[in-house]
Amino acid sequence: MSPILRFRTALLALAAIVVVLVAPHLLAPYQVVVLNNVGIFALVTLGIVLLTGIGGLTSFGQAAFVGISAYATACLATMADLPPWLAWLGGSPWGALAAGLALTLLVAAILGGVTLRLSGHYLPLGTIAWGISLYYLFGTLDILGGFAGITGVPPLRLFGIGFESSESLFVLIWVVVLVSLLATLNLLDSRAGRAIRTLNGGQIMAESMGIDTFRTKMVTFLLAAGLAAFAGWLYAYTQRFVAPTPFSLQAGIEYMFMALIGGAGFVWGAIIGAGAVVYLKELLQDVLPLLLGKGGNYETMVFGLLVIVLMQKMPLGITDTAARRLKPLLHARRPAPSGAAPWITAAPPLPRRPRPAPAESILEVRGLTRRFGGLVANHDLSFSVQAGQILAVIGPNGAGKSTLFNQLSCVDTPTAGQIFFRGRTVNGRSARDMAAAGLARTFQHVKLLPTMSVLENAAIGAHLRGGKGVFSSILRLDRREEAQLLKEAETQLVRVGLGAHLHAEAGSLALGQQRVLEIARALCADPCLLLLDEPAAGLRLKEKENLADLLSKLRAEGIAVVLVEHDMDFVMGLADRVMVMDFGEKIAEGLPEQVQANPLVLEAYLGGAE
Ligand SMILES: Nc1ncnc2c1ncn2[C@@H]1O[C@H](COP(=O)(O)OP(=O)(O)OP(=O)(O)O)[C@@H](O)[C@H]1O
Repeated sequence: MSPILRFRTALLALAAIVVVLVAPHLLAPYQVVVLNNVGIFALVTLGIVLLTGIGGLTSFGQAAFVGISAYATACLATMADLPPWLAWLGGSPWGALAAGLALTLLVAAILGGVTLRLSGHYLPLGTIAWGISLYYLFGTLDILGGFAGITGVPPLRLFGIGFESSESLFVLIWVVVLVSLLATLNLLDSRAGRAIRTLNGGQIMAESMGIDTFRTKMVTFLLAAGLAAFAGWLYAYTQRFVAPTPFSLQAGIEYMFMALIGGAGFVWGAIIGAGAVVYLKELLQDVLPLLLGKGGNYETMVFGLLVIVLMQKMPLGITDTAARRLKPLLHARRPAPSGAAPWITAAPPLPRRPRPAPAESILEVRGLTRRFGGLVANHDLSFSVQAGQILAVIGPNGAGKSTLFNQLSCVDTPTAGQIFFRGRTVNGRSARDMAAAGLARTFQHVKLLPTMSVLENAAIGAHLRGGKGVFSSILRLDRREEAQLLKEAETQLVRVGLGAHLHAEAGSLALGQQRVLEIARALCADPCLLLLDEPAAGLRLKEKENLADLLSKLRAEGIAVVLVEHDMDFVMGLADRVMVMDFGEKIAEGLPEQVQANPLVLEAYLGGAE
């Protein structure tokens, strides 16, 4: 981080501390109570932003996690006759926090282990199911006081300071919120954070970049549960009373509303969403009885309608709308930097894997067959590729080229046949193993994270060249490695001709450029085999020439390239050998000029010899 940026961050942190210390003394007591609730809700919502908005995993069960921690805190704080093995925790707020966190994380690990394997709508349905179960468990267990709950939680005391008043709780709650926000921002701006964000870009892409998607989902889920546990601990000491209702499915849905209204993809959206929902409800509760002349639950109905209108007008939330409105103003004042930041460019390069020996066999395929029911997508394919060689695979639509790529990268498993990568069979290996072994690929249908910068998208490719995890990222102990990963991304982006777009959103690039970005991302993995699916599609003539130059250079470096391409001029001028497929079978293979003259190829691929 540059000294100016460091100074600005320190100044911002100082300002935040002053606001947190001064605000409760300037605000009306009632407002302090409301803001305490906003802070606690914002903590839970921050977990949902991380889990749902950023990781793409929908959960309605966060309220139940708040409940587990709140009940653990209330039990330990109020029970006089704790069993001996728990007695040492009794009465200690730190003990209650540790117990609440541990219990919540344990339950989350068990529930996550089951539900995170579910995909599509089964995941939210799974979270609804355990949300309901835990709610009734809270209400049913006598030890938890049934639906009447647990009363008489004593005031919180930490470091000899009493947190009895709303004003003192305000300081504690908002310090926890701000620290959690900072930790989340740090996390997202790192290798581990990029891995979390790839969960939203499709499992196949993430696994092909070497990211362990199940582990990443689990870590995200536990982080969200941990934030809920902190909220539960604060809740128990703020309310001094715990009952099941605030931890019901309805509360879980409300937390989701907070995230959506604030902007589920934005960390600050957690505070904005929690604040918007709490104040909207307050307003409706005050105004509706005056307007209608009678009380009732009208505010719930009107609130529901307002949420629908808000979602219609601001589908990505208030923060997104505000950011888009403010962006042109901010850009006018401070144009985006053209290159990478100095702390990135100054980083030493990442170590590279040893290059394959010239003419080393990189890929050998023997009798590869893939059936989908009765359809044979690949039939008895055999071919090989050596280091420093470009093999083009061509064939009409539906010939089985993408299916072949999926077998080669272990995204899919062959029905029969064998694939050897650098002399070792790939049987039983995963896409992640192949990425670690040096296979990198692009996709026929571009798989990028459109709202993430071009630089960060490329850096995903270097995932396996780093090793820093969640805690290093949160504590900013990963900066040296992060600079190296981003420098690699910058180097490869400059190499493919995207050096002027480092800070642009990937989704704002033309489709052809997005394909080139995928190549830069693949190169960040330092591969010895590149699988490129239609790399020249959408490129202009000059861009195609540049791409051909780049691939020639990679060949000269000893990288093996297999590319699927429909542009015959591009293929014939570049490839060392061409393999032609039709209806899943190899119908020809040879030098470009041999293949071009093959009558079978003209018949099948070009529509018949004249
Ligand atoms: N998961 C699947 N289940 C069933 N059939 C599939 C599956 N994947 C591919 N196919 C079928 O296998 C055949 C080969 O498809 P594939 O996508 O590999 O062809 P392709 O040569 O890449 O075509 P294109 O150039 O249009 O992408 C097609 O008939 C396709 O419908």
